[in-house]
Amino acid sequence: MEEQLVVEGIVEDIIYQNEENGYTVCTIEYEGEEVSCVGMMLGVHPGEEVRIVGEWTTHPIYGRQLKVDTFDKSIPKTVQGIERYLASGAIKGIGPKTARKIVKHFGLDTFRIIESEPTVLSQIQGISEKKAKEISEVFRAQHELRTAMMVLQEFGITPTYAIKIYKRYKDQTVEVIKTNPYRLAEDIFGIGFKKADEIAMQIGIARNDPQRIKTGVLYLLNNASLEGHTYLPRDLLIGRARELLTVPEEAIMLIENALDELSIQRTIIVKNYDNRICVFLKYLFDRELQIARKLIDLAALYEKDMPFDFERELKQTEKELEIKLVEEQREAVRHVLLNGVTILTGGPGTGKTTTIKAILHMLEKAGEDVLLAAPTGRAAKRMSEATNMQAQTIHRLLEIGYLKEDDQRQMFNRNAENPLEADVIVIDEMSMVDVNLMYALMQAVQEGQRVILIGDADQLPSVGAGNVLKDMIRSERLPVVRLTQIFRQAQESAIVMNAHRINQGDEPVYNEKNTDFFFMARSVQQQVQDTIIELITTRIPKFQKVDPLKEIQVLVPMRKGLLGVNELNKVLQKALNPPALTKVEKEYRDTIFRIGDKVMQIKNNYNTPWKILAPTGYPLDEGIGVFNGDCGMVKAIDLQREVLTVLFDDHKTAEYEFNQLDELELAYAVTIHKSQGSEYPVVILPIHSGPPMLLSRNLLYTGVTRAKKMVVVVGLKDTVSRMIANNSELERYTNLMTHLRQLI
Ligand SMILES: Nc1ncnc2c1ncn2[C@@H]1O[C@H](COP(=O)(O)OP(=O)(O)OP(=O)(O)O)[C@@H](O)[C@H]1O
Repeated sequence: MEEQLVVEGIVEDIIYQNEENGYTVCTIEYEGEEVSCVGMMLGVHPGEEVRIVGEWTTHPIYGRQLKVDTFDKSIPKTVQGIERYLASGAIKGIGPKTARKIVKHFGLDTFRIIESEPTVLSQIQGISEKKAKEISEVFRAQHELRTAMMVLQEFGITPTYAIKIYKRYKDQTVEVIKTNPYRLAEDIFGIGFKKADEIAMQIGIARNDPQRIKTGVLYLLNNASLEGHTYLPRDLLIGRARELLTVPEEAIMLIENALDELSIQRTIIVKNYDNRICVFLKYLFDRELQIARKLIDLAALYEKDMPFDFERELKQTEKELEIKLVEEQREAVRHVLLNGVTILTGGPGTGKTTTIKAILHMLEKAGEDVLLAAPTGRAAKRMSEATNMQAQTIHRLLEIGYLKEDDQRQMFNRNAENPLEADVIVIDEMSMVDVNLMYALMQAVQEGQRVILIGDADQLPSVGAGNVLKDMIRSERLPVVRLTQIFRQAQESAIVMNAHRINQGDEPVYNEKNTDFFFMARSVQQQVQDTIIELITTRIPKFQKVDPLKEIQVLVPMRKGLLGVNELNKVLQKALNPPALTKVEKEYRDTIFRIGDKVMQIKNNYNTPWKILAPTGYPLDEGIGVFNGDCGMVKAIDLQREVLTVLFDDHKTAEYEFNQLDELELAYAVTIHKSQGSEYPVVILPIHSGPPMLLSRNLLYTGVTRAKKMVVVVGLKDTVSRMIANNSELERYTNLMTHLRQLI
């Protein structure tokens, strides 16, 4: 990389500008030469003086270019510059001819006249008073943009974020930044409390400013929700707030006051349950409460009788499906048919799918309309395959609507006013459903509809806030049917048997003849890495005839270290998709995205448009929304348009602007957390060392149960044993169970 340099010049020509993200290719006049500049330069116009900080790069076709890191600009100061600026089309309604007339008339005073005396401007022939006003408004808007970008850059905000911020607040930008920069942390994805706090400190907001303390507390509660909690115990929250806000012990009152104020404003709810003072964000408190209420109503107000002679219908169904249900499965079927809500739970191979198939068969015969859904696309696909019926994601079921930029609130077209139309709603993989999704689902169902919730409560809980499935089961207030028998076919699978062993606290059995569960002892981390690469590139594909990219998945307990997701992705990328002349690359932060890379979407983006294209390129289907956990492959990278295209596993194609690449990650290795709800033919699990708290039984259990054909554990047996022994899940502070118990 060459050294950073500063270039000052006058913009000559705009060759390309993407109005959405500000990506610009332009030429400037610099020391008598014409220089091409490329980068984020929202709102530059010919004639403006720019000061660019950047570096020289060489483009294979266009030659030497100045890559812009930051820039600032001032409006032109010479008569020629002013005329060039106006003539460039920067202001709608002024073309080269009018520009000449205006500048001839007002000279260096032109901009002042346009901005503050539009009536004078209308003296020019051909400019009506109305038009003069319009011109003035456009000019002022541009002035605002310019000022906003300058102010943002002054506070060390990179152009990419500056554009996001400007697009969010428009003409309010400077005011927001200067009065309450903490709003950035709430409103802009990628800006946290710490960055906002830095800006606040620069502006001179005091450390003990009540607004600062309140925002800090809300930020912590928000962050806690990202860790899965729906509340924090008051003492824990105060401790975290002191640390974040560097409030000394004796000033703890400041935090207590902030809690009181937020509570009076009803932004937070403070409750005392069993001598624990719990602090909730109000919306999360309400959502858990509403879920509890609806579940209880669905269960209590269901009045339909068994639609047919149960024994006769069941016999008939068994005949038609060629199965014989065991007693606990028959009980499960009977229970579902008699109740408004049923939670059906059990480990792998305990016959959940078989039972649900029998239920669906009987319900269909009774003429009931059924809707099937699961939290992820992959889980929905598996459900479709298993039942031969259409299943969709819960988001799609609830008809997710269009959201404004950066607005993270979920808005569903199916809701209390427009509920789902069906007699029965079946949701699979309930362990992954968080409070927000469950709330949305519960809004869209009504009393009288039958709800069947299926899941394995021993899987890791949802990534988002809440512990919905476990809380529902533990409350002992809702009808739960547990399947426990492991069937013969399933017993032949060492994956299934070992999963159950792990779940009960026993050691897995490794490497028996014809097994599908292997252990490879490697004591040094580097050896683990090398072994994984050898397994994935040669040994497993040869042995199992699987596609290394699509059918083998490395699942990792942690993000950091030699065996963390980040590092493993780098080495696996090198092994599976090395650089080549034909493969375009884009470096973003410390990741290189290359054509052919396996990637994963890591946040829900309800607005990203997608298309499903026929091989001819003709669009077969289109929609919006790509979701956390969706996997695919980089299909194209367009360096000129600054766009990367991903083809997802479910055949959707979506485009990412380069400044949106923080939503994507390489996915040769993914965390076990992110793999929930997915299944892969072959799973490789590096289990070596790490913080004991993270290495837990249900993490190992979830990892193992993702595999269909083969599991290979590489690393230390001791660590595997320690994980199995560590049954103390990280505590999740959630309240659905308490609500359920208090309501009945
Ligand atoms: N009543 C039964 N009699 C004989 N075999 C059964 C019965 N019920 C289920 N099985 C068999 O047991 C195996 C596991 O069943 P199923 O796929 O329904 O379980 P599951 O709980 O859905 O498993 P997973 O969670 O792993 O998908 C299957 O091969 C299935 O055919």
